[in-house]
Amino acid sequence: MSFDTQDPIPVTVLTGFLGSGKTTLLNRLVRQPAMSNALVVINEFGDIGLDHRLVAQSDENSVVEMSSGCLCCTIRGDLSRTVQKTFDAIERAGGEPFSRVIIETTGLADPAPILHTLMTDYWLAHRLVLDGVICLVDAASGISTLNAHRESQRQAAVADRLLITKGDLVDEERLARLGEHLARINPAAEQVQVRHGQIAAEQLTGGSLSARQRGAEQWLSAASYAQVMPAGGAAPMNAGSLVSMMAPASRPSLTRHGEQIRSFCFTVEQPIAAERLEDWLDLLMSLLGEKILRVKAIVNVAGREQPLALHGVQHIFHPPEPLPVEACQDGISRFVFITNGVEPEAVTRLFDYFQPVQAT
Ligand SMILES: Nc1nc2c(ncn2[C@@H]2O[C@H](COP(=O)(O)OP(=O)(O)OP(=O)(O)O)[C@@H](O)[C@H]2O)c(=O)[nH]1
Repeated sequence: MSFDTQDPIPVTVLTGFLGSGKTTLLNRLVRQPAMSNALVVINEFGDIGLDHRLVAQSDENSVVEMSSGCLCCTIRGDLSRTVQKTFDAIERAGGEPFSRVIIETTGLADPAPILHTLMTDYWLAHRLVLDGVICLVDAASGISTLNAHRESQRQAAVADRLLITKGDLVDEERLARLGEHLARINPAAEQVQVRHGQIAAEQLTGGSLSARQRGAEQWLSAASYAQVMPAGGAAPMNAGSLVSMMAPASRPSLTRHGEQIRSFCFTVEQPIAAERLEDWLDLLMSLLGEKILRVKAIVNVAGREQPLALHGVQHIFHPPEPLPVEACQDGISRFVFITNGVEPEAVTRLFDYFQPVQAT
């Protein structure tokens, strides 16, 4: 394919720590006319990606998911292949060419290597031009997240625009403190408040970043040597006793992001009783608290026609959102956990602890 003669297509990198509101924002964004020809690439952390199911899509080809690893570490080359493949597919099908690309990173991604890939991969560098890095920061947990997680600082540091989400959950004073904190990390970035993902597409695009690209690249080269900082881990558990307590259907698959961050998911085939779900999540959060970074799930709750989407960020759970029936057509509940120093068995063992009593 000859691409030298084509105008480069703007690409926006959408980043922000776990649960900061990226999917919520994307969902609103893709419905706007300005985004009708946008390709959205969603990189999810975990073997069962859920975000792409939660993002509305007008066309099968306009939202692609990359969940085999994290873009910033294991699957950088895949970004180029995925975007190329999708561009080619739309061309072959005679569809309207993409006019914009949006890449949603995982919540734990260091955006620097992703920017580096966009700038150095032959195909990507010719076909795409970086339009901007947008970083979402959760007003409720922003300062503590920035202090605790190096990735979060990196995300804010390279952003061209900082979108402060969930301002409705905090008072003015807290918002102002977050604003000052962010300004110390990235004084150049414009700060914009966004409630429930409501923002005009035009506010996220069209930023002329030529002056800032240089700064980001310099920052990138330093960051590419940095490692995810190990945090204090949970005590290792006795694998033998744990395995025996886990039903095969809920055996987790495990991926790692650094030494202590673990992402895993498990599926539950039977509908889950609401009380069981509540008891399990309550106990989990009270026992493991801050070490549970993120819980996302699409749950088939017994007796409910509509599946529920659950979002937990650290120890805070947002109210469950009813989803259309199609979101869980096979009736299987899917949970994704991202934890810091918590073994997956600790989570699944608790789930099994609340097993319904079997008739003997
Ligand atoms: N109160 C409030 N809740 C919000 C706002 N924006 C997003 N949320 C909620 O925050 C939760 C997490 O939002 P997501 O959009 O899933 O966050 P994310 O950044 O995609 O999360 P990851 O995929 O884990 O990185 C959901 O329950 C949203 O409904 C907001 O402005 N105010």
